[in-house]
Parts: sequence; structure tokens; C-alpha cells
Amino acid sequence: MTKVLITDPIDQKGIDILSQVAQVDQKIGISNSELASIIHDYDALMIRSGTQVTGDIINSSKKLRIIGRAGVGVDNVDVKAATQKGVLVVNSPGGNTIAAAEHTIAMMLALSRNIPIANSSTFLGKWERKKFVGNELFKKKLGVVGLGKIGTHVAKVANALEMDVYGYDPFVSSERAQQLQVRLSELKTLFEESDYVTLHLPRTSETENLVNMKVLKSMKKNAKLINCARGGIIDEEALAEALNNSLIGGAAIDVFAKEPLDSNSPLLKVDKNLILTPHLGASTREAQENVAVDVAEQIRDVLLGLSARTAVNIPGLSPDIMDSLKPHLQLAETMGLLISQLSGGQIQKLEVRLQGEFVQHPSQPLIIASLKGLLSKALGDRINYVNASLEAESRGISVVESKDEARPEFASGSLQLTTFGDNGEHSVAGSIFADGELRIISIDQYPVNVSPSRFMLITRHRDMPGIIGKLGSLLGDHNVNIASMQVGRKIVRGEAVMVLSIDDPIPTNLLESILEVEGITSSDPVTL
Ligand SMILES: NC(=O)C1=CN([C@@H]2O[C@H](COP(=O)(O)OP(=O)(O)OC[C@H]3O[C@@H](n4cnc5c(N)ncnc54)[C@H](O)[C@@H]3O)[C@@H](O)[C@H]2O)C=CC1
Ligand SMILES: O=C(O)CCC(=O)C(=O)O
Repeated sequence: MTKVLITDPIDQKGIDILSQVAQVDQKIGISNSELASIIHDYDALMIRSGTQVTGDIINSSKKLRIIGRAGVGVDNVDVKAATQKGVLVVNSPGGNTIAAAEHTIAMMLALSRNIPIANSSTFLGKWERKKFVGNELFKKKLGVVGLGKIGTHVAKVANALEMDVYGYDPFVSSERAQQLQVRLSELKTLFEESDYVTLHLPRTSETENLVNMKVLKSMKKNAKLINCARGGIIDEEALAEALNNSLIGGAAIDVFAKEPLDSNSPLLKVDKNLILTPHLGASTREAQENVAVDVAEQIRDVLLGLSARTAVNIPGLSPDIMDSLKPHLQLAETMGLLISQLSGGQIQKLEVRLQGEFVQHPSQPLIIASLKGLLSKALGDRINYVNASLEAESRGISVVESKDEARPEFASGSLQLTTFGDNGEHSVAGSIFADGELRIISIDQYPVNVSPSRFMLITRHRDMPGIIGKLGSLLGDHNVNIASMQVGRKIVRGEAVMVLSIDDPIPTNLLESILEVEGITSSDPVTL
């Protein structure tokens, strides 16, 4: 029975989708050690930001295929460990954009008009109208750090509020900024000159403590800082100090370096102009339904053997590409598997050459499929599209890609894999014929034309009379049935390659006898 584990609160619509294909267990708030002790039983794990999916948890899994993060940030998942283990990680990149952007705007307005503190005061029976005079957003300078999906929507709403919107994002072009009506600015200037600064970037080693004491000191005395992105981007000690000493005008923070917020946090000791919310950016009914459905559909699809829409750890393999490249991926994987058996020994380099029509396709998926095939004899079902590149890299296999648009020998073009390793250089080329059939069109540069079959035997020999007959009799004596035979040679009576498709695997003692036949120099059984 396929089993899915949910460890954070997920909208019922997502649970209903998963229940169609699996047994769904909900263990909300489970500890890390408990999770590590039960994860071996599950095919899929669905979380929000409350669960830390550590390397230990991932490595304790036995049949886990997918981790679904119902939200954007995957910083609570050890994606590298998941990739190494071949576990797919998916998220919902757009499901909570509006919710997070609206929470940011709400924070800006609440901060500007003292709403939380005025509310508490009024409930205490006070009527402090003078004390809570605020300021307008109209015509104020807003600095948006990170112009992705959320930053962009914040900019759009801020423009509607007639704020002057500035932005910093190293990956956004000036044309795009112009479309968004955002003036690009240097980060330093943005902090120095903005009345409001809002953060909408991921937490990475580069962005950690991006907002530190030096930056806070550079801001205007009445500037306000909003963080609805990720904890750890702001140095919380420094922020508390800056607020306590009125170095800035206020802050509104939704996300923290450690969540739930530690009771010792210096932020809890700040008594002015600070609004804290418990990571509520995505907490709207609409967003929770969006992300739950988005991620549950992807988990369901992957459990049914289909591909995921937004996988975090298989770049370049969207479902559209997977569908349109199906035969090409199958060819690349088959050729990778074939060449690994032809090469034997350690491989140091794989060259992937696309020719003719193949050049039109993205090469990355074909490389991943070739690597999957290449490593699958060694790693069995531990290798998949998720971890193929990483496994190759960790084995010291470098990949070189080349493209050749010249008129191909075969109308549909070809893919050629060449390995360089302990046993020298080997190559296999393949193509896809009009009927969609996969063909191997050369082996070690000898032209052949064979359909890959489950069992094959590839021999190298001197082209001379009698060899084919002797090999045929030897196989017959061992009850190995030959389905087809092809000889590829470059010159008459020179070196040649023989490719046999056989119905049964070759017994080991038969291989030794084959190598005793005069003229045969190598004999490689292949199982595809
Ligand atoms: N508080 C909450 O509940 C929620 C928080 N988030 C968080 O909000 C953040 C933004 O989310 P999205 O807009 O959906 O992501 P996104 O991926 O669409 O945008 C992130 C942007 O940050 C930019 N960026 C990366 N490094 C940068 C740097 N050093 N300086 C400036 N910009 C940089 C990227 O180029 C990108 O444009 C993420 O950290 C996400 O986890 C998202 C949803 C809800
Ligand atoms: O799951 C949540 O509520 C948090 C959402 C979030 O932080 C994200 O999507 O990155």
C-alpha cells in the first residue's frame, strides 16, 4: 500500500487528492526523532514550514520518492541529501504569492498607523489619539529587496498606493524593472534612502545577516523595515538594538532565525515600533488551498509514475519536456546503459554529442538520462533523474557536451556517447527512426543498425571467413538463441564489430569459449 505522511497542517483539498491514490497519515507536530524512526514506512512526505526535513530523516527513509513542500521556501529541507538519495523535492512556487505580498502591505500599513498598539490601548479602555499619530505611505520611498514573485506584487500594490518604488535584485534586468515601474538601485543606496525597506529574497549563505548593524545604522532615522521573507536575513540582535536606540523608525517581522520564536529572543524585549507575527505570510484560506492542491497533485502524479510540475532538484525536466522528449530520453538512457557495459572499469569522462535534429532539443535532459543509464548497472534503482548528475560528479565523471548541426546521416539526427576511462575510449551512437523506434547506429565508430534488445552480445574481431559460423555454433551448443546478427566494419578484412541480439543471457563459461575463437578480441555481454 502506498503511504503518504503529512507532518504540518495542510488544507483538506490536498489531503483528499492524496487519499485517492494512497493511505494518508497525519502526524502534525511530530518530533524529528519520531519522524526519523517512522519515515522508512512512507513513499511520500508532505510538509509546510513547521517540519525540518534533515539529512538524517532523509537517510532513514527506505522507499521515500518525494517530499512535497506546500509553499515556496525549501530551506527547511536538506535538498542536497534528498538529491543524493534520489528523492524528488517539489514546492508550490506561486500558490501563496498574493498572501505573502498582502501580508507585507498589511505590515507596512499597520506599522505606519500604529494599529496593533492602538488596538491594545483601546481595549485597555484608553483613548490615546495624540499618541498614535502615524504617517502615510503616499509618496514615500519604498525599497524592495528581491524582485521575484512576491516582491513584484508588493511593488505593484505600492505603485497603486502611489509610493516611489525602488528595487534591488541582481537577477532582474532594467527592462523588466521598467515594466514593473520599479527604479533599480544599488543595495547600499536603497537602504540609505528608503522610507520603507521590504525583503523578498531567499535565505542563502549570501543573504544571511544581509541586514546587520552597519546596514541598520545607514538607514534613515524614521525608516521602517519589513521582513516577510526568511528569518536569518536580518541580524535579530542588531535589529533589537537599532529599535531600542531609535536608529530606525520601526520594523514588522513575520519570519525568524529560529521558529517558533525563542522566548529569549532580543526582539521580545523591544517595547516600541515593532510588530511580530508568527510566520503568517502564507496563512490565508486561499493560499493554503492553492499550495495544498498544487503540491498534492504533484505527489499524486509522481506516485502514479508521472512527472512533477515544479521539481526543485531536477532542473530542466518539466513535464512538457519529459513528454516531448520521451523517445530521446529513452534512447539516451539505453545508450548510457549499453556503453557502461561496453566500457567496463572506471569512467572519467562522458562526451555527449548531439547531431542534426537532436541539436534542437535541450541537451540537459539528454545528459541526465545518459548518466542515469551509465550509472544504473552500478547503482541499480538507487539512481534516477534526480540524483544522476550528482552521483556522476561524486564519482569524478566529468561531462562534456557538443553540438553538430551538419546534415546528418540519419534524417532524425543522432546522439553519440563517448566514454573515456580505465579501458580506453568507447562510443555508441543512436537515432530515432520515423516509426519512433530506437536504433543503435554505430558502436566504437563501426556502423551498425540494430534495435536495442534485452540481451545482446557485442564482440570485436578480425573480419575473416568462418568467424560468424563458429560464434553461431558456440551459442547454439549452449542453447542461446540468436534473434538477429549485424556486422559492422570499416574495411574488408579489417577490424569489425559483431552485434547479436539474443533471447537468453550469456553463461560466463561461454564467454571464455568465445574469446578462444581465433580472431575474436573482445566479447561483451550487454543486458538492457
Ligand atoms: N512569510 C511567508 O509565509 C512566506 C515567505 N516566503 C518567502 O518569500 C521569499 C520570496 O518568495 P518569492 O517571491 O516567491 O520567491 P522568488 O524566487 O520568486 O523571488 C526571489 C527573488 O530574490 C532574488 N534574489 C536572490 N538573491 C538575492 C540577493 N542576494 N539580493 C537581492 N535579490 C535576490 C531572486 O533573483 C528572485 O527574484 C522567499 O524567501 C520565500 O521563502 C514565501 C511565501 C510565504
Ligand atoms: O507554510 C507556510 O505557512 C509558510 C510559507 C512560506 O514561508 C513559504 O512558502 O516559503
